[in-house]
Amino acid sequence: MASTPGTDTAPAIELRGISKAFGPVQANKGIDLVVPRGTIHGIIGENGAGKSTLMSILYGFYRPDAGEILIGGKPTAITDSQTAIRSGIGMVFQHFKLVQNFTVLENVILGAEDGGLLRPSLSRARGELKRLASEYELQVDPDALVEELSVGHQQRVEILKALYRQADILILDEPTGVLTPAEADHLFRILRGLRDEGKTIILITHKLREIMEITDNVSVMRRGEMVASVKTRETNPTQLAELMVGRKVLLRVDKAPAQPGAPILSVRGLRMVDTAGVERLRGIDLDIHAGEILGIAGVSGNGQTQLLEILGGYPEKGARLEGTVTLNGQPLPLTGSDARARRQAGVGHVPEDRQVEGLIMDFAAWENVAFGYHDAPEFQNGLLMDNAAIRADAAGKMQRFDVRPPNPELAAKNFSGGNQQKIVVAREVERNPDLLLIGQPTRGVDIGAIEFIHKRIVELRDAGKAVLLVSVELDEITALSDRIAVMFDGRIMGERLPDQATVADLGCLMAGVDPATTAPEDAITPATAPGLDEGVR
Ligand SMILES: Nc1ncnc2c1ncn2[C@@H]1O[C@H](COP(=O)(O)OP(=O)(O)OP(=O)(O)O)[C@@H](O)[C@H]1O
Repeated sequence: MASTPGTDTAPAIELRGISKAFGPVQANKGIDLVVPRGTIHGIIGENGAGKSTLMSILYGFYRPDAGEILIGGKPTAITDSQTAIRSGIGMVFQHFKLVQNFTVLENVILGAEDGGLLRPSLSRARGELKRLASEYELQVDPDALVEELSVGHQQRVEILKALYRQADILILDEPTGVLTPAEADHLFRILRGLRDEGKTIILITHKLREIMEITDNVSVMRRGEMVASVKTRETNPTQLAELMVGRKVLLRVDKAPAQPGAPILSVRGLRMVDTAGVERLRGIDLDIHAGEILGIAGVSGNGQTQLLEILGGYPEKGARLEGTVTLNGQPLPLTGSDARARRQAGVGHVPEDRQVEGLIMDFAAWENVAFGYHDAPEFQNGLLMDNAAIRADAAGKMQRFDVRPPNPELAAKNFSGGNQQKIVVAREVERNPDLLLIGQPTRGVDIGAIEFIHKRIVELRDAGKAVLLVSVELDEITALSDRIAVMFDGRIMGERLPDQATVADLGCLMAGVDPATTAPEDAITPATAPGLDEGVR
């Protein structure tokens, strides 16, 4: 074992009075936390509550301003991540830290020798990796390049990397945000297995369902403080939501039946072949009417990203496109990068990956709130940009969306993940676009903010706008959509009304099987459907 516990009964982790400030922001205020050995411990809290900061302190990324860390009962100064690794701590980040053009094996052994372990021979390392992969059901090809793996398999590599370094304590920061339901189930099986053999798991998540399903204990953070630590079986989602947000939260979407009007978006025969020659879209037909939300469910990597990018006006450069798209009866050009023209035509777009396409991370929040809308008349002052107007506009949007801290001068990278998401959603929704394209709208967003974002999407619909929602969260799709289309392998596999759609039915469509046209003996259940677990980007 990498760690040297003080005693077997000592908690795996004990934090005493941990504080950390970033300038004026007090991210952690005198945090106490006890995590018993061999348990799964959930940490929840609103966006910006200080969860990632606390875990980054535990992993040696930040030094606390005050406080003490005990690992296995032993006071431990975690000065850097190598010390954390030597103390038996492993971390799986929200945004993986893998080298994309290295193989799985190379990634797993990369840096392990710096952790005080002997540099292993490649064949020994390969043997060890295979043993870990089969022991923990984390099968992945050691020689595959990481960039060729699905997100779920990349996460397996991260976990294997921690286990290879003999981690006793595993911290996972929102591990299911990028996973399909089947992948999330598989991950939970693995985490339970690890716990049952004595490892300690800390799970940061915004999903109360996951907290209730898998954790033994849960701690709640609010505005830098630890406000409660309870046994999971003695609490419930409503109580946790209130502890987190400090008020009652509606855990379901409140909306009246849709009153669809004329079509706003019509897509016919849309095909796309990417520059590698892969056919990503194989003839998409869809209509979205005024006053309607069309939800697209599907495993990531089945063409949803390409569909959003084409409709948003920035298809992959060099891709071959066919078909027609009309917005309010006017044909839209398919080729060429014209995201700005698309916005002027009334299309708002929240891309799936906020950090890559939604924001310029080094730019201030106010610049990001105007991103793509710089030529709006209210931002002009003669020939110059009216920066004061842009700043004031950003401050209003940030306040209405409760972005924390509501400081337009802060660079996008210095906001927590959920607050970054709120910045992108505020920018697009507040323009009242005729068509809102919105990909993974609440990824990494806390429940208070989910309630708010969902409400704004429904308000947009009720104002007679059309919404195309892409999400891997089936709960989100069924709660928000007026119609659900399921994408598989570049096609629309089927369409359902939300009150008629069951998870099993949608799961089959997501795996490329239409239960309506499949004989019962051939039917595939979501649990066994290969496409659900094997999605390759
Ligand atoms: N490097 C940094 N520089 C300045 N401020 C920071 C930095 N890192 C975090 N903060 C601030 O500290 C506070 C806590 O952020 P943290 O990322 O820990 O929150 P979180 O609970 O993990 O949120 P989320 O659920 O959105 O990921 C936030 O107000 C954030 O803006």
